[in-house]
Amino acid sequence: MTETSGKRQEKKRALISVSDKLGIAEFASALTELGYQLISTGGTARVLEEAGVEVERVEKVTGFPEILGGRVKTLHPGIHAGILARDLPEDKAQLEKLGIETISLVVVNLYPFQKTVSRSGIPVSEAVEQIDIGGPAMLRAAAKNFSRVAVVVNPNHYDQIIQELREQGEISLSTRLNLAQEAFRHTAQYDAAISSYLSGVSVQEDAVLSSAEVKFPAQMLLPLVKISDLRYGENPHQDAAFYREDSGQPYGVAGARQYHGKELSFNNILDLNAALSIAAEFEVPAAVVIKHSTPSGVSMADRLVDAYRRAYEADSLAAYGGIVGLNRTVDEETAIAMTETFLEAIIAPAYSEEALTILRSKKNLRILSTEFADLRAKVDVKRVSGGFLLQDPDSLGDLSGLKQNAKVVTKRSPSEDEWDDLIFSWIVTKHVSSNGIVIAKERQTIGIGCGQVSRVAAARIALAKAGKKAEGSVMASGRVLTLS
Ligand SMILES: NC(=O)c1ncn([C@@H]2O[C@H](COP(=O)(O)O)[C@@H](O)[C@H]2O)c1NC=O
Repeated sequence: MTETSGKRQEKKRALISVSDKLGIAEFASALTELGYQLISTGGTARVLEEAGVEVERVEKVTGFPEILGGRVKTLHPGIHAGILARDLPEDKAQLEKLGIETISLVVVNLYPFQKTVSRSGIPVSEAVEQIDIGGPAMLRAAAKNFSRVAVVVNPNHYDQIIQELREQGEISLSTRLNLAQEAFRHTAQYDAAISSYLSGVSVQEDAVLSSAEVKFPAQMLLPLVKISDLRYGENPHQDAAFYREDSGQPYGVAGARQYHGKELSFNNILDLNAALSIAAEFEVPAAVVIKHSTPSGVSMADRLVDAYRRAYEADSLAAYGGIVGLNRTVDEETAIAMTETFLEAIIAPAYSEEALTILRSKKNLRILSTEFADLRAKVDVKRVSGGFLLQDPDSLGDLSGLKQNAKVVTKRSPSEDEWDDLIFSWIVTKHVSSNGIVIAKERQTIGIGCGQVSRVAAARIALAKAGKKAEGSVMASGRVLTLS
């Protein structure tokens, strides 16, 4: 206890034990300026000491060294009673008798288990060592005692905590509650990831553990993190929210960065996902325009601007107000072309500075970028009543051998250009709801028919859209390719 202006005040003590050390020295230094005494585990204490921040080692509090290669560091009543003690006279009396001091701020982030197991081929023993035990115990203790203790699991909150302490002299109850909710979410997801990983581990040959990838484990948890609430769902009367997978690096549409434009709607996200999935299929510059989760046009070209123009022109009536996916960094020329009409959103791997400036001239246009790699590798999950269906992604495999292995049933064999168009249209068909028909010519779709209960009806729609251009084109449907 210390005396401040005649009033007895409890010493402010913070326990800091973090794996992700980014920003911790600055945060800890600001805490000491605000009067906190710091306690830290080995690695964290070293970083703080190197930065000139005064810190007490956890061993001094527990009277025990950190042992078993770090498996036991903070698992001690000297720490846990200090966190869990309530503001009750009997708790205070017990602590005083035992010489334990209270801790009012716990800053912990955990061993990077998810990141470790996302690397392929890591031994189970290595993964197991990345299961944090002491960290979650402290997070849960501090979160349980949020009426007195603040718990910080997310480094993004460091600035906010310092600001609140500077302005209000304390961390408010409502902030402590929010932080506790976040901490329990975090430990729940952390455990879900461990459980999911261990479901894929088996005992082989006299207890040798193997982490051979099990595609469909006996039990599966899907840890998700909320990105944001959405204004509404598919229809205005449906409430909705957007979540991302809590494993490794965010990717795909859920990992996209928005540079500009209006808030994303539920339907925008579905359309962006469709745009991204198609654009990511092609090795050469390609563009796609999506309306209602269906491509109105797709094109490949040597230059991105040509791919975009041809994807748009494939069905310019439908493309108005569309969502565009591109598989190359957007350059100035392509950006100019895209400002010539009304588009809802664009997704691409990146944008040049000039392109961004040009696109930003469209006030409401949503501009997004994301990582395109590895989109095809994930298991496909579909909800049904009372359960889920999981399957391999619909991969067409290595198309390079297609020409050699395909059985040509027409009298005439396709020319090189026709083969190119056949493969192109086949890839697009994969993304068109069945019965889907894609007619293509010179690396551009010219007629897409989809969502029909009969293939004939879909073909009629596609042919009507293609009109006179149909001559000399190719057609794909499901796993069938034809020449016309
Ligand atoms: N075993 C323990 O008592 C224990 N206490 C804290 N940790 C973790 O150790 C990490 C920090 O360790 P260091 O400060 O030594 O780098 C944190 O991620 C924290 O969650 C522990 N490690 C694993 O369980």
